[in-house]
Amino acid sequence: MADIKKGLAGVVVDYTAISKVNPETNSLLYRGYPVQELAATQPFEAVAYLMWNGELPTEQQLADLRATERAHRALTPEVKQAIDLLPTSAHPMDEVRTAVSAIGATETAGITNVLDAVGTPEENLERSVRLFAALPAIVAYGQRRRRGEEAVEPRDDLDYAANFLWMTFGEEADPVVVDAFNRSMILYAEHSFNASTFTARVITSTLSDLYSAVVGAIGALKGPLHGGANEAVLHVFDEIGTADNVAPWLDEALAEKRKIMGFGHRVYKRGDSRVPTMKTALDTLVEHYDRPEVAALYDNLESEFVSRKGIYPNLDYPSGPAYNLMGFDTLTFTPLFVASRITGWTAHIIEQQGDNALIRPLSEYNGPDERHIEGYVPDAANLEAAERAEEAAG
Ligand SMILES: CC(=O)SCCNC(=O)CCNC(=O)[C@H](O)C(C)(C)COP(=O)(O)OP(=O)(O)OC[C@H]1O[C@@H](n2cnc3c(N)ncnc32)[C@H](O)[C@@H]1OP(=O)(O)O
Ligand SMILES: O=C([O-])CC(=O)C(=O)O
Repeated sequence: MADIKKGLAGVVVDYTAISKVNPETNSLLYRGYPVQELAATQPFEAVAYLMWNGELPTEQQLADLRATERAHRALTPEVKQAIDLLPTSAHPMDEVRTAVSAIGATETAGITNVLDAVGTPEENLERSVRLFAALPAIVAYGQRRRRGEEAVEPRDDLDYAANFLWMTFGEEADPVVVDAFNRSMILYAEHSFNASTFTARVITSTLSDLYSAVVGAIGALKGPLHGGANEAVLHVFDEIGTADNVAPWLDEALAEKRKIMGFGHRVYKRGDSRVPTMKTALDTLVEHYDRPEVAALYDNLESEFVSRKGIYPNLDYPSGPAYNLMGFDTLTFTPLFVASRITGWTAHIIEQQGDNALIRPLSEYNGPDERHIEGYVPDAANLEAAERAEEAAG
């Protein structure tokens, strides 16, 4: 009997130089730098540069990346049209997935030989930067059109995080909010071989193109066991209502064997390395918006759940309420994760392309024993092949 590794738990499938998740020390390094240090000191654009190039940018390199990002910020008419074809009741992750697919079809138009689809490393780096630049307008427009509002043009005088908030809300955000948002983007950027990144690598391993890999990754991220959990956390908060309702709510939820969204992790079993940084950002927002009841509910649910189950919060737990306080609709939370994770995904796609092996594991068959269609007579070619196989097997 084969040794089945259900869910590939504990299986090491390849090397990566992009990030290191260490559950023993609860640490996360991007290209060697602790994520907490990056979140406290860097703009998201610099972390994106680090992800793709392996080093933090010099001033000039950062200025160049920012110039390219600004040049590709605006929603193009083609992408807007692709989004507008969808019902406003479509889930925004489906909207983002469709928009990226439309960008891919447009940018690779004219490549008719499938062997050329993969592109060169230089082309793929440029495609990555353009997707990174385009996603905020897509996410912001999604929220606005659901609210019946027009798209807001990007502002050239604002950095990535401030401009993202500007395009979403049509007003300049307070620096405290911009800082919390920038930190959240950095924390969400990369996490080794998580389900969506692995999906992107599987697609890339067939020599498909970068856009197809990103579209697949978006599909994987949508699920509530992965990125969709930040949206689900807000539903939990809405259900519970107030801090004093936590214990009775939890009694019922656990009796029904419900999974509590925003808790637990496949790799971290003693807490997620990113949570303290995001919790501090949430506390700053709670103070800024004067919403102590949010912190009370957060703290109560965390302590009740940890004491009963010994399962700790993951990054989606603090980021859900933080995005809610910033004014994002609950449905927009996972698309925000996409806008950040595009950096990690694309770095992994380029890494996979650089040292590729088709990803194709094995399975142990447990279906019915061999059986036959009555009256079927194999043709000569199949009879010959069966004889050859028997001979080879000895
Ligand atoms: C950014 C991210 O993507 S982080 C992940 C976001 N996802 C979530 O927050 C969803 C909720 N959490 C979960 O479903 C899980 O913790 C996962 C899927 C993230 C990781 O789980 P796995 O490593 O596959 O462990 P698994 O789901 O088998 O859980 C092990 C045990 O802990 C329990 N458990 C794990 N997480 C939770 C939870 N959030 N609520 C209740 N019970 C839980 C399971 O029911 C299981 O119990 P059992 O052994 O009695 O059957
Ligand atoms: O690593 C994982 O399995 C999920 C996760 O936290 C992430 O992708 O950020």
